[in-house]
Amino acid sequence: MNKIVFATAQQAVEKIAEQFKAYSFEGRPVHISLSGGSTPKLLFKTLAQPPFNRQIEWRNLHFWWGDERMVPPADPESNYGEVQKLLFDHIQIPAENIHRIRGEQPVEQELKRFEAELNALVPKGVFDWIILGMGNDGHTASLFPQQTDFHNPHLAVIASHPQSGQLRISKTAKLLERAKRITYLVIGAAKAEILKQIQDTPAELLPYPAARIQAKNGITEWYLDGEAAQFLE
Ligand SMILES: O=C1O[C@H](COP(=O)(O)O)[C@@H](O)[C@H](O)[C@H]1O
Repeated sequence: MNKIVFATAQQAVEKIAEQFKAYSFEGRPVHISLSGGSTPKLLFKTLAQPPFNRQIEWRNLHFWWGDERMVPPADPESNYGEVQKLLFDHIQIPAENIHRIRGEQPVEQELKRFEAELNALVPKGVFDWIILGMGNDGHTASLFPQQTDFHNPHLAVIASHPQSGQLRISKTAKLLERAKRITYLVIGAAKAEILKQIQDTPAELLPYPAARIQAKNGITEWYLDGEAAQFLE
């Protein structure tokens, strides 16, 4: 496991924020995929404040999501809605740089539209950077244990949350794995046990999409805080 352990979650997200800044000065459109759920909220708050809000060249960064819940942006469950509230409402970023999955639309129709947008704008489907989270059950994006087809050749897929049945759209494992760089940001003691399993067991023997999805031609790294990493060597 290629991991970096930070003393605090704040230090982990500041490292990511520094890298947003570096990418934003590459003088080209940089395609970044964000994760949803609770973990990245601290990152979005940090990016929205000085010094990052003013130092980053936002016009060069294009934002996408690994997955979205099929709810309107104002719904507290919306992955895009959280970033809008915590980050986009506080910075100057062109609207055309925000490539959200439209959770308020009919799911089949939105899947096709999202795939078409990916095809049109992301060269060869290769993202510069994909930031992922990991759920307590080892899911990542909306790719859940026991229901993920790791060989699905499409760019995106309709998923259903195993407990609630909530519909979602997720990037597929194949699309995620094309990225130049994947960073799993995992924070907190609730994820510590599963991280230990991921460290100790070959990925193909585990049911967890977060263990198995890795950049095929790029870097995969794990940014952890001390609590998440407490059982790791
Ligand atoms: O449902 C989701 O869960 C994962 C992990 O979320 P967290 O709340 O444990 O941080 C997240 O990465 C994914 O984007 C989200 O839709």
